[in-house]
Amino acid sequence: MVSPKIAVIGAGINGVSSALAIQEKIPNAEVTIISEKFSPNTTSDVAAGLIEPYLCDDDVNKIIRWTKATIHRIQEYMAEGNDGAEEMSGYWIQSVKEVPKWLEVMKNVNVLSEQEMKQIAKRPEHKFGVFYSTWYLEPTPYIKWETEKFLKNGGRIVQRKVENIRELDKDFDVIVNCSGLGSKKLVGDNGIYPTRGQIIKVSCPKVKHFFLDDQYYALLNDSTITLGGTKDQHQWDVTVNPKLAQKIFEGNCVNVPSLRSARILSHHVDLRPSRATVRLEIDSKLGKLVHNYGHGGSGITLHWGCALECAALVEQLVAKRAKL
Ligand SMILES: Cc1cc2nc3c(=O)[nH]c(=O)nc-3n(C[C@H](O)[C@H](O)[C@H](O)COP(=O)(O)OP(=O)(O)OC[C@H]3O[C@@H](n4cnc5c(N)ncnc54)[C@H](O)[C@@H]3O)c2cc1C
Ligand SMILES: CC(C)CC(=O)C(=O)O
Repeated sequence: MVSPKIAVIGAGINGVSSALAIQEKIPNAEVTIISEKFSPNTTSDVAAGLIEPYLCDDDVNKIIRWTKATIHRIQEYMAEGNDGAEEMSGYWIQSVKEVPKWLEVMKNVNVLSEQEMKQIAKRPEHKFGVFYSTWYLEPTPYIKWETEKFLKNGGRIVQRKVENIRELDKDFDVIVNCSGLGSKKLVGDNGIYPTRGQIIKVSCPKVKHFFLDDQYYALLNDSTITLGGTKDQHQWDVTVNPKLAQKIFEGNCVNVPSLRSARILSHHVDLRPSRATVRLEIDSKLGKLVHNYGHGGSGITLHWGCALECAALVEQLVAKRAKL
């Protein structure tokens, strides 16, 4: 049977993961990743890698399904002894009492008692909190690991910006769009917009727990801590704002006083590809096109669940074409 030719646009975590999942689902497929930028220069590389739904208002049952698949994937990745992924525990402190349904995917979940809140709260608005364990997945080493597997499977990589999806029609049987915020222009999706996020990477080995409240976060990675966070919708400016950096640092020091002794390593800004829902579907108008973009602040968290479902949609299209 003739091998189906699949193009995947985008080389962030969703593009590379979808390409790999397609190879694993359709072993005789010839998969090519076509992207303007590659890791470590994608939005995915800026992510702190916390596994937790954030700035993503999709159906919570879908979010839970996708997150569970990602957690299982991370455990496989960790079992190989790879760096950049580990369980981490910490505090989720909020100003309103609300226990999100997605907490069911976390481990060691403990809603803090009034007594415990008195010890943990650092601000008057810290009214409610949960202690739990989750995972982190540092995107850059993970994308490298996935890319190596993709190439070993015979995958191809092309560096270029796709101006019009139709350019790919003649050379590919199925096209997968994982262009993130690029979808605004590439497929004319006015439902996708940037949510600007600024972070600081610091070194502070004595901090052993994450701490997240309504405004700030301190998230662990192998050897750094990522301090956030801003979430400015429809802001396209990716230059580091020093005043904001100071606010992020000071705000996190109030929550985690030990951070006062942190060594600042670097500052970063990037734009979350935000949308009312993740667009994971076969494009009804363009037939041979599958979309997998718009993951907001949760692209690392949702990636493998979305990649598996994207591959299943591609398999549907390949099967349909084989019958023609
Ligand atoms: C500061 C910050 C912190 C974050 N922290 C977390 C976190 O802790 N946990 C979490 O789950 N998520 C986090 N996120 C969100 C996460 O980073 C994104 O949801 C995720 O990276 C989206 O991945 P993607 O592959 O869809 O898009 P991207 O990483 O943006 O990749 C898009 C790719 O498409 C390519 N492309 C675009 N247009 C074209 C075109 N026309 N032609 C060719 N190629 C094109 C780009 O070059 C790029 O390779 C964070 C985001 C930010 C900004
Ligand atoms: C998980 C969050 C605390 C971080 C994040 O996802 C973001 O800043 O987009």
